[in-house]
Amino acid sequence: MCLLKTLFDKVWDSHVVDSVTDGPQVLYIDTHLIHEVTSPQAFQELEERAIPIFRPDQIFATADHNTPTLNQHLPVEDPLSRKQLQQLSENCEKHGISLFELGHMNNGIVHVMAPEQGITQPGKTMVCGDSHTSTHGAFGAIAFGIGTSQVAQVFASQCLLLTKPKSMRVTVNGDLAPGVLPKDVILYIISQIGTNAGTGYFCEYAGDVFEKMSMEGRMTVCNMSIEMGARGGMIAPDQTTFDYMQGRPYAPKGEEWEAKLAYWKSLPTDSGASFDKEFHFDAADIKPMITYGTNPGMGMGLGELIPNSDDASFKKSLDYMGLEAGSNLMEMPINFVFIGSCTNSRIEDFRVAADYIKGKRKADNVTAWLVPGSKQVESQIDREGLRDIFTEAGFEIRQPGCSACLAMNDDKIPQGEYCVSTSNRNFEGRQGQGARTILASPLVAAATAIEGKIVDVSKQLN
Ligand SMILES: CC(C)[C@H](C(=O)O)[C@@H](O)C(=O)O
Ligand code: SF4
Repeated sequence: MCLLKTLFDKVWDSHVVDSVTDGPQVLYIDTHLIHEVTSPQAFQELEERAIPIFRPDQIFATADHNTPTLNQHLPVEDPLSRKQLQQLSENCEKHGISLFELGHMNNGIVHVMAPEQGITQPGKTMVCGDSHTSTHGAFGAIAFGIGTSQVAQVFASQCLLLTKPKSMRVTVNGDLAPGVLPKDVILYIISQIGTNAGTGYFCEYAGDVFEKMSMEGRMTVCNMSIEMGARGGMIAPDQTTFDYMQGRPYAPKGEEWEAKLAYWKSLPTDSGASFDKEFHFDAADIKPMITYGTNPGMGMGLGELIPNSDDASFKKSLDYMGLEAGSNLMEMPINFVFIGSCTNSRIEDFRVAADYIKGKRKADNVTAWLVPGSKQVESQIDREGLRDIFTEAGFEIRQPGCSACLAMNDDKIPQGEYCVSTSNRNFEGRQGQGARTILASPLVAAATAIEGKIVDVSKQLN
């Protein structure tokens, strides 16, 4: 019998409450995050069946998808959004659940808020009715998105009935070139292995590139694990993780910190442990990336040519995008730039953008929205003096929320327009009906806004 365990095995196995031989297992969930979109029906189900919420103090709520990004101090104008936000507040109040509602100093996108509060911790099992829950795996937690009926199960029992996923590992070794950011790393990986490579798997990211990456960068990478089909992504906790966590409001303190720290240090994959599937990449092959199609796997390095394919869905995708095989997107005018979403709306993302933008002015044709992931990020932008850099350059800083990532509020990209966006999905209509999304890093997005077209930032930096 093999006693060597992966990070995933260690966390999973220590949370199994019961199991059926050769069947599913009952997994204990440490932390349940909720937002206004996928929680109302679950609350309703429990109410109808007169089941109490089992452990309300292990649930944290925030309002993010439907929140406006302008005038957050005023009542929400859109009646549907207003109702949904009110519903969340009422449900949390009634059941004694901690809520960071609109206007609260800790409000923000659920996947930005929980890590910055220290709620996200290594070794935890975490769920949320939201696919990008994979983000929290950056800390060495098992974190994954669940459907609304599972939200109700967790409310009622703090457990889920699950079949253990298979394990895969993506290793990237070497040094990244200047201008190649974590977003490029994950867009590159997905462009190489495809949007289904992770189906049925939990993915660990390993190698120099992730070891040297900041927590913000690791979150960007794990965030997009779901875009290659994986249930979630994970990175082994290390000193970078512990330094990020220490002193955060919900992080353990004093003796508890010491005890947890010792446990966290035991979590990394044992050397020699085996995975069901492995991929290896060389950091030197990764360029700043953009996507040209309507799934996140349709990506290429800046300056490369859109490939050709007879596949019908590939052609349909290029049609939607108004692009042709064999062309590159350099010099094509771009009128919208969005820097935000749970992929790239943390302070480091805005620092990268500000660094590039400083002393420059955006092109006249461009509308550039910068949407911080949380109130905390927003105030840090102010504290670090980045707001002035952005406003002097003609960028618009809005208030926190999901915003144009999926346009559930008023932040929509008009029909037919291209938007270079730091979000994670370029699906048809995602940023507004007929809108065309080009996924990129905050650096490529900032450079696009300045130039009014996509430019090869790596040439500028070398
Ligand atoms: C609205 C929500 C359920 C959805 C998700 O699950 O991911 C959203 O966050 C998204 O990014 O598409
Ligand atoms: S920012 Fe976008 S991807 Fe993230 S939770 Fe909100 S809608 Fe989903």
